[in-house]
Amino acid sequence: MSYYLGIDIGTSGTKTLLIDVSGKVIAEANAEYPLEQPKPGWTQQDPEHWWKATVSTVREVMKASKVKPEAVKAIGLSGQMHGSVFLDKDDNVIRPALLWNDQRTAAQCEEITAKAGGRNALIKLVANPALTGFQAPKILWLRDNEKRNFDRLAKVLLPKDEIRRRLTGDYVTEVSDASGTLLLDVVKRKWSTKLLSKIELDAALLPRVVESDEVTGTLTSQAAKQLGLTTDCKVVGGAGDCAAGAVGNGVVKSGVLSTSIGTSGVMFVHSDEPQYDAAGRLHTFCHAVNGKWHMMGVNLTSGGALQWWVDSVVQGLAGIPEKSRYEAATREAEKVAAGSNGLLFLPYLNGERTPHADPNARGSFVGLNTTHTRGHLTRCVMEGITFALRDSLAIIESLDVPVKQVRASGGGSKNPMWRQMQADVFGKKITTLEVEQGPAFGVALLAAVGDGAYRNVEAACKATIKVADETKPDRSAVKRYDELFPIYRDLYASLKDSMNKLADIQGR
Ligand SMILES: Nc1ncnc2c1ncn2[C@@H]1O[C@H](COP(=O)(O)OP(=O)(O)O)[C@@H](O)[C@H]1O
Ligand SMILES: O=C(CO)[C@@H](O)[C@H](O)COP(=O)(O)O
Repeated sequence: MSYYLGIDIGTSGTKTLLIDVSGKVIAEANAEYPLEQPKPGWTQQDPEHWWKATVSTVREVMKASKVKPEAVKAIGLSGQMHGSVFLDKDDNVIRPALLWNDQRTAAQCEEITAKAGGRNALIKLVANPALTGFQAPKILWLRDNEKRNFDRLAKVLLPKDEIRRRLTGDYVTEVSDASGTLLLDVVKRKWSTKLLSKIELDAALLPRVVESDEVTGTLTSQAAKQLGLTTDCKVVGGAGDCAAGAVGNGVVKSGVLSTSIGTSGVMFVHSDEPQYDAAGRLHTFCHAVNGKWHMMGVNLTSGGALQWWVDSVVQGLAGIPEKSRYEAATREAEKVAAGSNGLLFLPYLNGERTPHADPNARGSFVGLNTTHTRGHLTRCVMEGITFALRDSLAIIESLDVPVKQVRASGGGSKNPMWRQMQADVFGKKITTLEVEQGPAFGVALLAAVGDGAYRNVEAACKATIKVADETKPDRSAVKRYDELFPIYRDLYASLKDSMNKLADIQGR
């Protein structure tokens, strides 16, 4: 029997799982690592943590599964998107990687937009507007702020592609993750030489681009030894965590939409052709399915806002293991009726992407009164996060994209109360899958396709993914949320100026 590994280099940790060729999960392991926040809005990580987590989790699943190393035929890589690993000519990491939710690049986004000939011209070249989290402005930030580091720069890799380099020795990325650099001609699925020349970046800094199910190399003898695998083990392109999660959720055809509540929040729809939101609020990226695309809305602080609330604010829960902490907090929230008695929360703790594209947006509770308890506040944090996802859903639906099925995923959707809340806030039935493993499962399937076990990604999904559960919306809760959503939506415009002034003070 053949086996496949899926490795997801997430923001809070790495998740690795081993599947057999039928898609059955044989073993899984997680390893967490820290996030550096040297200033508000700045996020960085040491790529060495990702490598150590990759080695330890692969060794753990191999030990637990007792599968023979030679039976592991291929590895798929997934990871947090947009991050920048800066390497010198000897492959030394020059400085900590800047992450997807880092907001320090507003000036460089303006420069890219101007040099491209304006926002519309930029969208024509790379299908997307310049956003602070994307990779291209990060490279220019290095040029503008750390000249000595920039002068040493020989290659820039995305997080999962840095792990590929350590596995196979190759500089390679694939179309779904490359879309989030702002340097890919998303329609043609290759680097945009036009934009590179306009912003005076050398194409030699970038890795080769392939499709997600293509084999990019095999393990070096050093990596095989470290992981306990063989040098015959292939590594396929894999995907950015959003497209990988979509494959893992079977979102590989029109009509199926997935929501994910992880650290970030994502609403993701497949499209057979490149489709755009003219206002640039949704991202248009290549899918991990050959010759297909997707649109998505991304919230920068989604489950991350509940994590902040539970870990940094709520008293009395510290010291309880993570899972029980969330359960204890959400049990209190469950006792509160839908709508948190007129209390609203804006989850823009680290700025926001969809729909506001504002690095200086900030979070807030609005509508507090003396009857509100900790349970009300916890519930309204979860509701605010879910309203932020509804913002993306509303844009997707306004573009006449068919939404026949909504699949919920990510750490937040494992909680039944949050699944019910999503059904009620979206006013739609929510389905969950038998195996809810998200990105790591998705790229393990891509590895199986790359190894020839399935004809293509669609066939792999059809053979392995089964719907487990449905959550139907509750009519009275839907009514309550429909009443609150327009009020939530208006708040950003009312508070924008004050938020921006406060962000300025916080940044000093
Ligand atoms: N039992 C739970 N109840 C509610 N939310 C949870 C629970 N477990 C995890 N979460 C949420 O899921 C988030 C982590 O999601 P996950 O998909 O594991 O993260 P990542 O984005 O780092 O890969 C947490 O920040 C938290 O908001
Ligand atoms: O920026 C995006 C997608 O555009 C994020 O989805 C990151 O890719 C990180 O995600 P998580 O660590 O929350 O899974």
